Amino acid sequence: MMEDDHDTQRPGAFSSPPCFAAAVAPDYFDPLMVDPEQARDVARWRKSERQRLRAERQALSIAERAAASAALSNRLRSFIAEHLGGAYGRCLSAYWPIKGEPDLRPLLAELHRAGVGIALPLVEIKKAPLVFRRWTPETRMVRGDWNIPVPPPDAPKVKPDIALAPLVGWDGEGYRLGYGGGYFDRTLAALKPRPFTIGIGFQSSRLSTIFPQPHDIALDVIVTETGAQVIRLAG
Ligand SMILES: Nc1nc2c(c(=O)[nH]1)N(C=O)[C@@H](CNc1ccc(C(=O)N[C@@H](CCC(=O)O)C(=O)O)cc1)CN2
Ligand SMILES: Nc1ncnc2c1ncn2[C@@H]1O[C@H](COP(=O)(O)OP(=O)(O)OP(=O)(O)O)[C@@H](O)[C@H]1O
Repeated sequence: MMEDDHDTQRPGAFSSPPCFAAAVAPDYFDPLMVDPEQARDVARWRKSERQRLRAERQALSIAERAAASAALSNRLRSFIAEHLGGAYGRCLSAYWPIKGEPDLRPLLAELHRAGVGIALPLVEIKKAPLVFRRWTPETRMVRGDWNIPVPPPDAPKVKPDIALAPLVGWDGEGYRLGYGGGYFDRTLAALKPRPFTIGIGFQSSRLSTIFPQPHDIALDVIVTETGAQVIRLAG
């Protein structure tokens, strides 16, 4: 009756179901596989670049940051007017500035008055895609994950047609370095249809490459205080 137990004692027998690793063709190549050692090197490099770029950004004076934010807002206003028809009647997701990010809030209020729907991102579930909730200049903000001010839970959930992505770093291919949570990539991978994505950052945070990994999604355009670049417009 307990014969199977005895069988597992035999050399070469399995005490649990065998895996099928040996059944995979030895010449099978998975294009999404990365060399784990290389992935670790890239993660380590990104961590130190994030620190360097964030320290550089914090070192800007209040006046320098305000001037760059105002110039960036002008560039973004022009880009939206020229390439996105002003975005009237559409939903644009933005961000509430933290840690020295460019402050676009006056422009967001202006776009809202002009008839653009404005939304802000929230981390409602860790390691999941971001959620977006409607914002107006009257919205009373509450503290969200990471202490980021967010719209309250009764603000309607929306799906952005256009998404602003704050950049810690960026490269000439339109790839983005954020704070390292992977939230934006997860969000863009989940949103169908994918919104038109605009990276927002300072010109000085440009890197020659961020060593894009399979999960990294390139943005459609990068707007800095010196203008729009890496533009990828559909059609
Ligand atoms: N102003 C602003 N709001 C934003 C974003 C942003 O970049 N800027 N985000 C854009 O996506 C989302 C928040 N992103 C977050 C990214 C990382 C972590 C975080 O916990 N980071 C850990 C390190 C994680 C790691 O290294 O694995 C930490 O710094 O302790 C939290 C929120 C939504 N709101
Ligand atoms: N689509 C995805 N699905 C699951 N995990 C993901 C996805 N995208 C990214 N990640 C995870 O998030 C981790 C951090 O990614 P990455 O270094 O690109 O962060 P980031 O873009 O700088 O962060 P953030 O978008 O939050 O500002 C990756 O190592 C990966 O494991």
